[in-house]
Amino acid sequence: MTAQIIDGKAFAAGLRERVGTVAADFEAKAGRKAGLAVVLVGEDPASQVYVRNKGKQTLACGMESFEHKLPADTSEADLLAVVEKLNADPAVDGILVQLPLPSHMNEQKVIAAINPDKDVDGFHVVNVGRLSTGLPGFVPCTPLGCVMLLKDQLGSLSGLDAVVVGRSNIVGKPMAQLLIAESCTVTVAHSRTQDLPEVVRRADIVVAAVGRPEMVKGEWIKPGATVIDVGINRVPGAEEGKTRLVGDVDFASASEVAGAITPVPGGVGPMTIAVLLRNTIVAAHRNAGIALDESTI
Ligand SMILES: Nc1nc2c(c(=O)[nH]1)N[C@@H](CN(C=O)c1ccc(C(=O)N[C@@H](CCC(=O)O)C(=O)O)cc1)CN2
Repeated sequence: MTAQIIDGKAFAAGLRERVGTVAADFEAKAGRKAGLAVVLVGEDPASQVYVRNKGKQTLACGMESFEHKLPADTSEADLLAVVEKLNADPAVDGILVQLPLPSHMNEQKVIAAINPDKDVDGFHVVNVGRLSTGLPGFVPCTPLGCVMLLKDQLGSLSGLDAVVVGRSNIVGKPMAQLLIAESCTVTVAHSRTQDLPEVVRRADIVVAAVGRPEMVKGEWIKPGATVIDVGINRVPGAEEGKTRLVGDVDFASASEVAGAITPVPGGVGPMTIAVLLRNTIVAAHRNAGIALDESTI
């Protein structure tokens, strides 16, 4: 079997187009543009790229982008003061603090300072609680993007066996919550799971978010299963001094067995920013008290 390739890049482009249409409608109704503030502390090269892309794509969707770039030695108190200012700013609908933060900062404390109703990353404990109890809130962008791709591929996910490999707060845990909400039977596997290949082999849906290059092998995959690869790992390339991106799934072997699979790059990655823009326009409507059928974007 050769798997169908799930084109996250194309799906993300369609989602951004829908966000752009809704953003124009919001501007006409509210008399202002929706606004997203992104805070970057330090000079991590990958984070700089992600933040630049967030700014560009926010503007391209017809929303305001507010970038706050702070030096790596910024104190936690100064970062918290920036977050407080953004919480109070009526032009800012969504706030995102780019992770990882420098090691002298407490990420949980910084996330806890963001107004949950502007927390378009969905990382605040209030939004974590809302997700796990089925209340409306904000859902982390990468897992929500994975569910969008899965539903587009499979239609209803109800009754399917899903295995999430990885239990991070940003991907693994919210992914499991979203799959439970879709009525999947969910197993969360991790570094201590016994006989991981056998656990993965039971799954109709495999979500790999473990941060280990090409760990999930083709022999682990049930024939016809749908494989979502969240990993983004830079490894040495064929040419000396060059690197290439690989996922947490061994694409060559898994694509021989799976029914459908996301590539890296071009699979889940582009969905992260597209869903961030979707969450921002949703936040803008909620904060301005303007009705929106959120299921349409
Ligand atoms: N506050 C947050 N910090 C971080 C998040 C997040 O959702 N919120 N996620 C990641 C980084 N990230 C966005 O911030 C992100 C990661 C990957 C991509 C992406 O488009 N990847 C491409 C490949 C890009 C490349 O060439 O390096 C792909 O997979 O095709 C976008 C955004 C950590 N921090």
